[in-house]
Amino acid sequence: MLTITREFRFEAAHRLALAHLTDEENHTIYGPCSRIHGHSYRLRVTLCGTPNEYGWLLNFSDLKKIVTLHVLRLYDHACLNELEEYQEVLPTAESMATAIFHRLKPHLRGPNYRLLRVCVYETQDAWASWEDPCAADS
Ligand SMILES: Nc1nc2c(c(=O)[nH]1)N=C([C@H](O)[C@H](O)COP(=O)(O)OP(=O)(O)OP(=O)(O)O)CN2
Ligand SMILES: [Zn+2]
Repeated sequence: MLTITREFRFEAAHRLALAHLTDEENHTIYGPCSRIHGHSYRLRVTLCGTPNEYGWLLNFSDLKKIVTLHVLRLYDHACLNELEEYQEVLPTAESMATAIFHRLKPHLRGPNYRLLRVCVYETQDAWASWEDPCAADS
């Protein structure tokens, strides 16, 4: 399968704490992450498909424009807990990969390519990804 990937960076704050628990209970579960703190996130967006008449799945530059418009504009220097998608779920790497995938999916679909995977790196060595196993077949 042919894929292309572009990496992006953004700075954001978050707090991992469940609203119905006390600060102490949240600290027991989430440790220092129960207090507001920031990360320098890295985001990797991967498309799969077949090259078009120009020889590419999608111009990397157009991929950047789409991710900037639909994700970075909202996420960079934001408090993630305030975003619409994190009102019912906490902004863990897992839920961020899921939410960002679903944000991007309708905008990254062309005659020759689909969105395959979104990876969110919370730290250099810890990440979560959401992948559509059907992307290659659709
Ligand atoms: N499965 C997940 N585990 C953790 C998540 C997550 O999103 N998914 N998030 C966090 C916190 O956001 C935390 O801020 C992560 O950073 P940190 O704990 O500083 O990471 P370290 O690698 O420095 O932590 P170690 O103590 O060295 O493991 C926590 N877990
Ligand atoms: Zn964190």
